[in-house]
Amino acid sequence: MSDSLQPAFLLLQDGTFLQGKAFGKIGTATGEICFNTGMTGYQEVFTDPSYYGQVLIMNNVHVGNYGINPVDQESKSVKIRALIGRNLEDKFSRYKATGSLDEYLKNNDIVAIEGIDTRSLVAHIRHSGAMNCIISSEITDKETLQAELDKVPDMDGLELASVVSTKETYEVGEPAAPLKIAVVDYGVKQNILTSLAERGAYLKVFPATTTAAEIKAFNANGYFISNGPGDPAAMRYAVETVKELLEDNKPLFGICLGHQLLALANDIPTFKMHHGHRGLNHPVKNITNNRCEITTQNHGFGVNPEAVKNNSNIEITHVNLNDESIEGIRMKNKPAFSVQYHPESTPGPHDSRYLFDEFIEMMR
Ligand SMILES: NC(=O)CC[C@H](N)C(=O)O
Repeated sequence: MSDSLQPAFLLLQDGTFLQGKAFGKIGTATGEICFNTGMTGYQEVFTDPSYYGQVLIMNNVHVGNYGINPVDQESKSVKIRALIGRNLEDKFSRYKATGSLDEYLKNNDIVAIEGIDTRSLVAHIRHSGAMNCIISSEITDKETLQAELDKVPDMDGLELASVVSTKETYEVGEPAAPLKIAVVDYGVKQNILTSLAERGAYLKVFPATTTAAEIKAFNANGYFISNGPGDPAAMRYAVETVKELLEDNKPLFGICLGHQLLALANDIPTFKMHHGHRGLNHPVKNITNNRCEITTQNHGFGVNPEAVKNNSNIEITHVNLNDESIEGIRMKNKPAFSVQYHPESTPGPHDSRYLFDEFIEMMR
């Protein structure tokens, strides 16, 4: 808990109005509310570009206890819009830590609220579904908060990938590495790049709106389609890019948003989920070998299961054991595959890292 006495308010689109205490930056923030069930890895979650535009509830009661360090980042800045917690801690203890959660949020301009009964709030979202919300430690009356909240666009239909994508092309790894991969960056996580580079690949990372022709000019051994924020159905430009890359018949691997884009490129529609999957304890069954993996997830959209089942060109490789949603697909006539979850997951679990090995093997 912080020593702050300043109140902060949280208003949801359905009228739910809660008071807590201010943490992080004093100010106002809006976005779609979502929750993450992970017990650890908060800094990786806050910096995951796929969270751009979202207000995050951490289910774990204590967040901040092990502080912040310059290493545990999925990108260079915090991407969540705001943070909701039960106990957000500014006192920390860890040999690697260089600073507190409170100063980290302040430095990154992130408004947070603590002292919220996150168990009942998460139960409410699970029941009522994802919706927009506003947090403020400066506006105190409900009418003004409501007026600000009414201006917030729905996540459904929002294109956000081009906002977080790199503006310039850059390279990762050793130019002399045996394999070259072209990465299309829709908000790529650092640990995906690391997972590919440490397996002996030289990566060129392209901005989201790069044309397929420019990407092909790198003459890569394979294509990687990244994770990212927003609604995949609002990304016609990216679906076209994936379609054109598939024409090369080179190995292609997609993660999360990349999975949704591979589905869309095969005329499989995506849909907005009731409240999404976010955490590091989601069970997935690999139906090609009958093994269960515990996976990290962060998505609010999914691919239409009926359309996947009716597509004669697509094979289902992974299913979610909680709700039977589609977690992995591969094309029958091309070396292209994708998963809805995050095999690179840090701090873990590491059950699904084999997918990077399979992609490397395919390219060899
Ligand atoms: N992690 C991701 O790539 C998320 C994909 C997409 N924005 C979703 O919410 O479903």
